[in-house]
Amino acid sequence: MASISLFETFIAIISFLIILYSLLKKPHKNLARNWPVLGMLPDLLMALHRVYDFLAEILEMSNLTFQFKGLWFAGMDMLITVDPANIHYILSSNFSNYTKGPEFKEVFDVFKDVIFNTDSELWKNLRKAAQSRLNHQGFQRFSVTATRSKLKNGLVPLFDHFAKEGTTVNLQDVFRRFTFDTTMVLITGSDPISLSIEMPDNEFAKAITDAGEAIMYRHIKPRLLWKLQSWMGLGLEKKLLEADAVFDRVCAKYISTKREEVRLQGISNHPINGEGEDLLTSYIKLDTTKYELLNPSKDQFLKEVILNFIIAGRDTVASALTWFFWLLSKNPQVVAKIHQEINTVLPRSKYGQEKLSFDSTQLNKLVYLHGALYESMRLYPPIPFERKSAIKPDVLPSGHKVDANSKVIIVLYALGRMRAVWGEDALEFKPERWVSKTCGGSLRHEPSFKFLPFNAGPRSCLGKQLAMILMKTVVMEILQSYDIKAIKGQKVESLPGLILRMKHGFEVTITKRDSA
Ligand code: HEM
Repeated sequence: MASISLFETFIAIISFLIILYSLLKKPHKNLARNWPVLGMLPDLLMALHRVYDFLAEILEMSNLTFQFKGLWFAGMDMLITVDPANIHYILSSNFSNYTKGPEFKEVFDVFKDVIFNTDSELWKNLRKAAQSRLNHQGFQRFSVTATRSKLKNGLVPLFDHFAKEGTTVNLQDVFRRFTFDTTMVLITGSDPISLSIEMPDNEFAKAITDAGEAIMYRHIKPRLLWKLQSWMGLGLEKKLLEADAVFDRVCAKYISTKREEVRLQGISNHPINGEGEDLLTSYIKLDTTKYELLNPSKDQFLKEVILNFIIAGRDTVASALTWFFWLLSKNPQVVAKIHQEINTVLPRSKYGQEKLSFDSTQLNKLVYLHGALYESMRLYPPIPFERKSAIKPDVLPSGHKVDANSKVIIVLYALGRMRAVWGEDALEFKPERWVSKTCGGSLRHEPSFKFLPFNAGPRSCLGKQLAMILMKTVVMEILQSYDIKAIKGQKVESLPGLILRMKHGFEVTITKRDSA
């Protein structure tokens, strides 16, 4: 008994000394403190409400790479980097060593085998199939038609209504509904009409948001804890289980309707909607000799197709548009320059009053607008971080060691804010940064390992062109017809999540422009 208490006293003294040492050893300014047992978790949790800015500060002070220590024995350690040389190495030159990994798949298990979750041959099959569909000219025309139609029949009447009533509107909510509807049209051929004056609830849209929130917290919770919560059906894990049930039910309905439609039409090459096939139709008709690992006869595969494209297309574009309009509201000189460019490059006298009819070649002439959208995504990338897992031990170009099966996190949000990467004015919103002075005002190229919002290397975004065209079309329509004013005094801050969203939304008033 006496020996046990002696041992306990010894442990208590050692623990006390370690804690005292940690408290007295001042951390280097903002760097996270490494506590015994708890690692840097307390500092991370304290800063959770501003986690991406916190990481940016740490990375700026750590020469762009930082070793995060989590709870002991909980597998939470990770190397965090924004060093472009490391990023190039991880995403491209040593691509085969850095996979999504089994742990990533486990964290995102609700989405099963979507392209974002998979590696090796299955990923190659999924990417090849997605690439051929998204690059198809018929599909691209279909995307432009769907966007214009939603603008004309959804967004414009809604903005006219708010302008007439003089009421405030949450622009983030509007854009999420807009992109949800257009993406669902592209996937299924039918419009859920979530964008309307009534702003109706949509259980599928809500389930996707709930699932994203729960998955975000799985990244920072010890694995054992979220597993236990999932098993007991508690907290966010309960929401995730409910979201999964909604995915099953809603997708099953879309799939059976579409299979019936395709059956009635006969397996022909005639597009169902005249303009181009929706994705579900084209995946049902997939030539399986080209994609041996994909099985369109299985409903589970088609469910993954629906989830894959709704995750890819909805929140990314909505997030980019929301932060862009917020930055515009703070930079009226940029709005004036965009107007000037539109009036010079695409004057109404030349192209008539039909504002929605510009094609991608004409839109490509809007270099300043393109630069402004890039600049906004540099500071507010819709996907704020990426996670990779090393297969074999490795050493990064920065000299940092990476153990086998360890996690590497690339913080896109922080990368765009590093003075060492973007210069002393890194935090300023300057679309001019993207306009080349030497090449007659054309768009300036920046390597994708420095400008990463659309990822880089073999896993780069397949929807980049589509997204840029969509965003330019929406921005042009709004800026030409309306003045958007941010409500003064509102708190704009980001919400920790897989997608960079505004915590309280973005409240604005809308007025119709005289010339519209
Ligand atoms: C502003 C809009 C968008 C942004 C910022 C964006 C960004 C990204 C990023 C960062 C990735 C890599 C994700 C990862 O591996 O963890 C990615 C992948 C992907 N994106 Fe996008 N995306 C956008 C819009 C779209 C759209 C509209 C589509 C298609 C409808 C799309 C389709 C894809 C696909 C299929 C991949 C998977 C590529 C692969 O793993 O091989 N994206 N995107």
